Amino acid sequence: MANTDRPRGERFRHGPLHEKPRWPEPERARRFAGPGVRNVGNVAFVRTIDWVDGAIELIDQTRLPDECVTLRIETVDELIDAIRRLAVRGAPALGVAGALGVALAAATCADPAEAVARLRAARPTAVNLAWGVDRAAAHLPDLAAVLAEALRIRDDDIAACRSMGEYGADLLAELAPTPVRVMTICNTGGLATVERGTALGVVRTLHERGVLAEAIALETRPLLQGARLTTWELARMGAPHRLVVDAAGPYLLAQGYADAVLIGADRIAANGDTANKIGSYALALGARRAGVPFIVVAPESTVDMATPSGDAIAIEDRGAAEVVAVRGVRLAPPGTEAINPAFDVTPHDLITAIVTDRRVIRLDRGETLTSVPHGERRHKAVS
Ligand SMILES: CSC[C@H]1O[C@H](OP(=O)(O)O)[C@H](O)[C@@H]1O
Repeated sequence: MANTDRPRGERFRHGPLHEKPRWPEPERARRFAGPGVRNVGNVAFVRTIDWVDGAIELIDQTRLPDECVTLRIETVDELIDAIRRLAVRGAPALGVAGALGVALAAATCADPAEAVARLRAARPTAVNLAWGVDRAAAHLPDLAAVLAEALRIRDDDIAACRSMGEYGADLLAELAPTPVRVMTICNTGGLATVERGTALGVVRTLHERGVLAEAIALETRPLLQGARLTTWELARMGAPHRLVVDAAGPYLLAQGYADAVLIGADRIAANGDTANKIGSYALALGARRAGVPFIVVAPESTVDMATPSGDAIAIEDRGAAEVVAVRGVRLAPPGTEAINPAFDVTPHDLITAIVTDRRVIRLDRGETLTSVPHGERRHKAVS
């Protein structure tokens, strides 16, 4: 029985957390306009993106939370389209997508370099996309070597998320009460990576340790990654959570609703200034005023030492359409103009700590991205 034939309630049975994460068996994809679409069966832990039978398969995040379907991506142009419309999104996931996209270019393009250049520019703010593309493209034109590098990046992301979860949960045990209430913005879970996530991966680890009191998720206008994706992931974890409108975030911090703020990152400049989803800066101001830790969680691949400070980070403006309408329903009068920065920059002096997969940088203690060496593990090794 196809997933869509199941009664709605059956579609997303929340399987036990301990169930081994696996990529659902690829059914023969039914052909729609564009890449094949198929429904993911009931699996407890879905993998966001992978290389399957010579192509990329990824969850189409524009369809969540109503349907969990995958796209089979067989060309670079299909991947660029998926990235631009946020069918695949989230900095680490974009890094893996970029690297796998180079394998597609090597396998299907007469001029791989031209296709790779367009792929690299599909979204400008997250450094991970260019980083993943460059890592894989260094092996062109050798398809096998490109693919091997891309799969290494995929596997490294899985390990990195586990490590960040441990480091972040350990840091919160030091900085915040137990059990802990955390606030987060956008989506930084398994959907933004290959599996577990960055900031929401810390929330998953807290929940698995039994020390999560509540996660408060900001809806994250205009594309509602928080309302659609983060709540979907938290519900599947069985984690206690509530959803709030973005503007409520700083006020709820002032009212004592959260003990810490955890966010992801799209690009971390050399001085620690951090680009992340629009609304992060307001949360940082609210956290500072409320005296709660503001923690960035991101893999080392998001650190961009070539960018000296936040002023130099290109902020993607996604145009008026996403602001004046929601899912095709117009909100504002026809012809209304809008400003739609998809990200903002939080200055390093508002950030308590940056947690990566290999270190914890305590900016609140004057540490910097250069003063804490890479590879220094202050915590137990994470398998
Ligand atoms: C761990 S993902 C990092 C980052 O990516 C998201 O942006 P988008 O949904 O536009 O790809 C958001 O800024 C997350 O915090």
